[in-house]
Amino acid sequence: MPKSVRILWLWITTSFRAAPWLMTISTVLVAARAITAPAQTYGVSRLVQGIASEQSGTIALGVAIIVGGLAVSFLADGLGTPLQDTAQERMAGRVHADLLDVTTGIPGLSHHERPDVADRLELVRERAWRMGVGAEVLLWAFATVTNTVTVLTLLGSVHPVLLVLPLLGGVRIWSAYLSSTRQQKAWEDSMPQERLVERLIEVAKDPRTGLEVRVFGLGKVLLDKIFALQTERFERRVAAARWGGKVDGAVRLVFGLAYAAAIVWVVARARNGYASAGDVVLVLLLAPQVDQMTGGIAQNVYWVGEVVRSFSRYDWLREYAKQNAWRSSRTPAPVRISDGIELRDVGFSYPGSESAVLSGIDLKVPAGTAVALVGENGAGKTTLVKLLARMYDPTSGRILVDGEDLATIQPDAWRSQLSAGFQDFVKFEFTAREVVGIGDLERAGDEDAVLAAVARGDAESVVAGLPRGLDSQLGKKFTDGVELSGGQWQRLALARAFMRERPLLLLLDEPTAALDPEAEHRLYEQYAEAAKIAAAETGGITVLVSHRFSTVRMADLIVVMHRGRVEEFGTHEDLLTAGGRYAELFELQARAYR
Ligand SMILES: Nc1ncnc2c1ncn2[C@@H]1O[C@H](COP(=O)(O)OP(=O)(O)OP(=O)(O)O)[C@@H](O)[C@H]1O
Repeated sequence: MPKSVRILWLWITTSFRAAPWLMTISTVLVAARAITAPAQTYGVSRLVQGIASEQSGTIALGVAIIVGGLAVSFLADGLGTPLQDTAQERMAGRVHADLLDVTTGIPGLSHHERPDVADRLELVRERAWRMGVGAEVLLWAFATVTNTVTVLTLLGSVHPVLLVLPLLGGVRIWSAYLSSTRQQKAWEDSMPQERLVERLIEVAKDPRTGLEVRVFGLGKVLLDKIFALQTERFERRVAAARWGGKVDGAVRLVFGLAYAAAIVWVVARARNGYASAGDVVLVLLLAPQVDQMTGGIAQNVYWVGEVVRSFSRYDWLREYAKQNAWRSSRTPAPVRISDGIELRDVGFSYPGSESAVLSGIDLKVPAGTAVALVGENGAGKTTLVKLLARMYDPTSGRILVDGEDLATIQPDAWRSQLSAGFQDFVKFEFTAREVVGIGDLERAGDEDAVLAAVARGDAESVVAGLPRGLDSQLGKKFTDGVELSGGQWQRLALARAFMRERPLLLLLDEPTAALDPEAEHRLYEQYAEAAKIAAAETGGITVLVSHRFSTVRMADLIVVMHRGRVEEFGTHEDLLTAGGRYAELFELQARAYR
């Protein structure tokens, strides 16, 4: 299907899917309403013609058309507006639901990382409401087409030369279109600045950044930068609007002069007996209608353009989602791991970046083991964790789960077998019960399961301190919401990670960084016992990232990463004996604690 047809089809089907009956009735009503005005004009011309030529039949026809038109317009106006408003609301809801459906359906994270994709995504979201007005604009467009055809037929019936007038109106519409696309381009060109301004405003006003903003005196710097960016953005847009104003003014002037000439011409023809009195009345009365019609189209062409552009972006997003849906990954996820997870010559660069973050990683993690990843900041530990959760596919090499390439395993099914806790966990501002429970949606309502996870995450004291226990609303945004400390939030996030009792892969990426070393040590000791029992049943693997060697040493295997490569691999004892980087770092940290 050609792209333009696909977009038009998407627009029409989305509108009718949003409100099938309302849209059907509204379409009939707007069509009837669109014919009314020109039809009544025709009725008046028949009436005048009938009076002039003393034909009672023509007079009766004229009166009947005028009265019929009045009845239709009363009905259509009375019913149309509330119906269209409701259709409009439904459409706005539909569009937002569809957008969410498409974006959350993309299994990977690449679309967040590539600036070009992120810009377009932002534009789709920001302009989504313009798709939302699509139902109204669609009805309006349909009404305009019906109206135009009726007016053209009437003008053509007087003399085909008069069809030049709507043609000139077409030039006016064209100039409006040019001006709107120019304004649109100015808008899109300034999108990166707009995103930057939004981020800077967020940084300036967010209470979480407020502390550092004040300590480093960043307020003025931020404001200056925001102001400079906004001025630049504003100037671009004003220049585009000015250009449109000039072109539109000139075209309107030409159109007005042409219409005046047409009226003079028809009157002259009537005086010479080539046109009837009814014809003169028709042209005279149609003049404001043609002007209104083309003016209306010129004004609304912007909206048609906006809706088409928004649907075209939405179409792009749907195509992007389709191409990135990993549809070829159809293998069901395993229910247990019997051999292990193996990385073969894995290399990775973030989307849109050339530099390799991971390279040549060869690693075998046997089923049922707990493996710790250590290494300096930026060594690639989190990246490796993200690849295991299949947020991205490796750029080169393969990750095998019991010999099955992870890239062929159905992504949602794989993730349903994972659990994870991160250092930069999300502070979901829900009730405490939900904050923990969503770690395993199927059991989120199971009180015992939530309490057990709370105990595993060592978060009992956090829940005990809440005014309404598990049912307490968390987060400052709510009037009765309780704000927690970083460590308390982290314990709940950890409890969430422990909701799934037997994950095949538990990813713990510094989820205890906000806890003190002893609390972290105690927690892992407690966890290790339970994990061993679960691992024996399912072969589940725990991957743990930590900078604390007291925790790391509890792991069955330790992977030392350095600049995106695996430098050492073995048990704590092996690595100490080897006397390499691990032994050195361990000694350094141990000395600091002595
Ligand atoms: N989204 C991203 N886009 C581009 N580069 C990234 C992205 N995330 C991380 N990187 C880069 O990848 C490298 C490895 O980062 P990663 O977060 O995996 O390191 P890490 O070992 O977990 O570090 P830390 O101990 O500080 O958490 C870093 O050089 C970082 O700059």
